[in-house]
Amino acid sequence: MTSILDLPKARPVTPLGILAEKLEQAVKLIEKADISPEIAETVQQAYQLASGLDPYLEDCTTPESEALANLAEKTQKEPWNLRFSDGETVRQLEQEMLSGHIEGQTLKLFVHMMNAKRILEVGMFTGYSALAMAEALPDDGEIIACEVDEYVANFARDCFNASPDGNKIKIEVAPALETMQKLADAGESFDLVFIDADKKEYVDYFNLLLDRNLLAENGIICVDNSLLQGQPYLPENQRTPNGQAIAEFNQVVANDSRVEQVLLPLRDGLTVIRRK
Ligand SMILES: C[S@@+](CC[C@H](N)C(=O)[O-])C[C@H]1O[C@@H](n2cnc3c(N)ncnc32)[C@H](O)[C@@H]1O
Repeated sequence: MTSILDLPKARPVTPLGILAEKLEQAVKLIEKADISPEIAETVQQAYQLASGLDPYLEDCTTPESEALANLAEKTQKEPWNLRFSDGETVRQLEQEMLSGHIEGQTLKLFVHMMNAKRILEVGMFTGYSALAMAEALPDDGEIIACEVDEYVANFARDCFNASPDGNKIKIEVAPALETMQKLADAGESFDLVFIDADKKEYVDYFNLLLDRNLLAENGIICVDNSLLQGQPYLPENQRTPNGQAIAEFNQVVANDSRVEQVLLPLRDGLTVIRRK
């Protein structure tokens, strides 16, 4: 069995994770510098406060299923750089894309709370969030999962086959906007939509869901990475193109009178939106 120490370590990709890493660096710098013990103690406390939160959330949250734990471990072990350089994936994928235990459990509880039956996932990767939501669906529930990359779609399919809930997930391998147009043309609608694909297309996904009624009347849209490592609220010159896209998306949602929303500081930001 693989020890956790053997697995490639994920780099921090959330505002809290980055903050904890920066405070850890500050603690180390202070150890080497001639700084007052009071400052050193304050920074040490700040570091403990930031670095202790994620592990505590893990401890206090219902553990993930064996199927989800295996999927996460398999994703962590996969040599994603090699897959891209060999031309097996169409873009550079990385283990940090996986949402994980706390977000998966949150989505799972949303599915239970809403009694959702039909879910649309926009951006599946190796399938963690899709499988987490599938575990909460009734036997006749269905998830349509949009994914553009054939390699990762096959990877996810293998993981779904190892779960009793995997048969509730139908994968559509194509650019998400194409799949969404087709679903809208067919008159489909969804109780819950999870947006987690190309950050630069978030505004298009959002408008398509509302304009074409892909979102069911009392449906909910959950949007991942709406804090994008803190970039939307950091100075503009520190933003990547994805950070800029998310800042603009958040503004579009805030200005849209058709919806109400809350941005939860969960992991890398999760915005929950309902049509008024
Ligand atoms: C952040 S990952 C999704 C993570 C997944 N929801 C989870 O929780 O583990 C984003 C995925 O969206 C896919 N993607 C990016 N652009 C896309 C597009 N235009 N259409 C469909 N999938 C896309 C990528 O290939 C990648 O696998």
